[in-house]
Amino acid sequence: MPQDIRVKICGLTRPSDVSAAVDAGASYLGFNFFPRSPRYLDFPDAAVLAVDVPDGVAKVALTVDADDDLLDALTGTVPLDMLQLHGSETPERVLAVKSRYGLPVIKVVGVATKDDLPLLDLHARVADQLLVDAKPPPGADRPGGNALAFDWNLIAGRRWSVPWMLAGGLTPENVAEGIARTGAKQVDVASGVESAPGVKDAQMIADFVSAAQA
Ligand SMILES: O=C(O)c1ccccc1N[C@@H]1O[C@H](COP(=O)(O)O)[C@@H](O)[C@H]1O
Repeated sequence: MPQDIRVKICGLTRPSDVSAAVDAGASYLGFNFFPRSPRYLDFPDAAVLAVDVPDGVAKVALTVDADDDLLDALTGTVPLDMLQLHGSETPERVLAVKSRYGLPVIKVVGVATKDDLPLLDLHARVADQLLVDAKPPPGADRPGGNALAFDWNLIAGRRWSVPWMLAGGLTPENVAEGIARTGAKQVDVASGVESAPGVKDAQMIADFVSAAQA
């Protein structure tokens, strides 16, 4: 029987990506506003993509240490349901963003060792959701989207008071194991459903969602 696992497909750049993710059964679609990402979208292009998203599928904007000017322009141009903060935003900044924009916030925490776990507990007090990703390797050009998994044993059996997503190096081949090992009820993927950096593959998206929910 299919499991009730919610999937976020992140870094969509074309209308065909939106259709593929929606048709596959994704619950969240991520639009990436980090300029150094191969998945970067400008605001007008994102606004065009967002209008094709049906009700019930959440449109999530991924930003990295964005200031109010950027978030003002983003939220004024693109219809959004959630903000994903993927930088070094503090709990105070998370609260300020929630209050200024009135949108639920997903706060990302990068994990490499057990020393990274207390930050998850801290953000669980303020964020609406957590996203547990691999910490980027030293010298990485971006804080996520690196197709890198972390040691899932670090969070096996851990629970937080808010919903959370597992991310980092997930693929159609390993997502079921990631869910089984961590107990995640939600998963997030960017690179693992692409044929080249920034180019989503409809079959891989369908395979990923099926494998997550199998
Ligand atoms: O995808 C990116 O390019 C990116 C850039 C900057 C911050 C976050 C980014 N992606 C997020 O990271 C997760 C994991 O990526 P991957 O599946 O390991 O490639 C992705 O789902 C996005 O939420």
